[in-house]
Amino acid sequence: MSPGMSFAVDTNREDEVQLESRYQKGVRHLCDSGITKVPRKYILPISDRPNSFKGDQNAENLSINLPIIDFSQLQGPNRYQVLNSLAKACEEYGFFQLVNHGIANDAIVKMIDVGRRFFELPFDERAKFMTADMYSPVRYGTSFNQNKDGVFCWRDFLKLSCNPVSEVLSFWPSSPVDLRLAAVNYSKETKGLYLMLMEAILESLGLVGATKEESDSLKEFEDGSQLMVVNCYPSCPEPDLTLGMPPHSDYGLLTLLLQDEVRGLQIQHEEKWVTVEPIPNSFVVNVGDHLEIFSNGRYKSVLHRVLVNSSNSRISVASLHSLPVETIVKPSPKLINEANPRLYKDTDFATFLKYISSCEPKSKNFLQSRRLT
Ligand SMILES: O=C(O)CCC(=O)C(=O)O
Ligand SMILES: [Fe+2]
Repeated sequence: MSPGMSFAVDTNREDEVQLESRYQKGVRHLCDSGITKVPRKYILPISDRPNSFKGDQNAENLSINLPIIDFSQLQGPNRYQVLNSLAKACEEYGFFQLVNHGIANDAIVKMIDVGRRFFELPFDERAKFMTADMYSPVRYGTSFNQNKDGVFCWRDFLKLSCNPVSEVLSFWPSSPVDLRLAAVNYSKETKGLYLMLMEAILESLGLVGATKEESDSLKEFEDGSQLMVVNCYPSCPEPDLTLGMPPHSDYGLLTLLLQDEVRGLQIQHEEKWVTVEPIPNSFVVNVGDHLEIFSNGRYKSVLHRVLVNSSNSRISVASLHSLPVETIVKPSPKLINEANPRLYKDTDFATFLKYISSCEPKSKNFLQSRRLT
């Protein structure tokens, strides 16, 4: 090899290292530098792009009105009917929209607003929270699994572990100054709502009764883990080439998702990608892998993904709830019998982390890996 050629190769490698370290800083940082095209690192293979035709579908054109669950009705004389609708939604869609949920609008507006302002902070301020430690009480990062993803997605995130709040609070960002207050308040409100929803879900599965064993298991839900994820999807110059989040399912029992007014969330329904229409003052609630396992496959943890667009940036806040991290998740023994054999292996958080750290999670792989058949 001539000296000239070796120089060219080294320069390219240096460029690539520089670019890679730039991408690791996040999409917001990239956009602030004034790009007009999506860099190669974010360009998906044609078959994975948002508008790739699968069958006769053009993903952009389909939207869906998810089943609506009126939370206030759950507390009244119509509880039984609402429980039936809840069961149907979890079986057929894995998703529903929760209205009249009782959380004050102020708590919601403040959470979205403070989340948005966090991503407007100078990069160095956000960078303090970059870490590869999955157990850290706070993590700022980008893409889906930034240490593994070959193609990056168009999303930055702030993850806040919420329990116990007294132990994690001092690790959370102190800027914007009102972040801790808004996030603690919001996490408490969503935890309360989750517990009431979980009780309804147990009842809809026929699992709530008067035995001591059953009250103990409710206590386990109260002590469970909560992770809040603020997702930031900056507007994107070429939204057809990339995704804000790739197809994935959520690992926990239930996720309560707050999205702003910008569309972007798509779920897989009847083998098509359909866009969830945002409803003001509602939560999108979805069944996670742990609930599919716990219900022995009756309730479905459904794949979803996020589209980006060229005119608006989008913020969402996901609150993911599960059992305590050290607890083994398994199908409820009461839902297994000769007609309904056990379908999933035991699992726990450590198994999940090992799984996602060792392979690129692009689809419902983790859950599939827990299937017995
Ligand atoms: O931003 C969204 O609409 C979805 C976010 C999501 O799926 C997640 O955080 O797991
Ligand atoms: Fe998700």
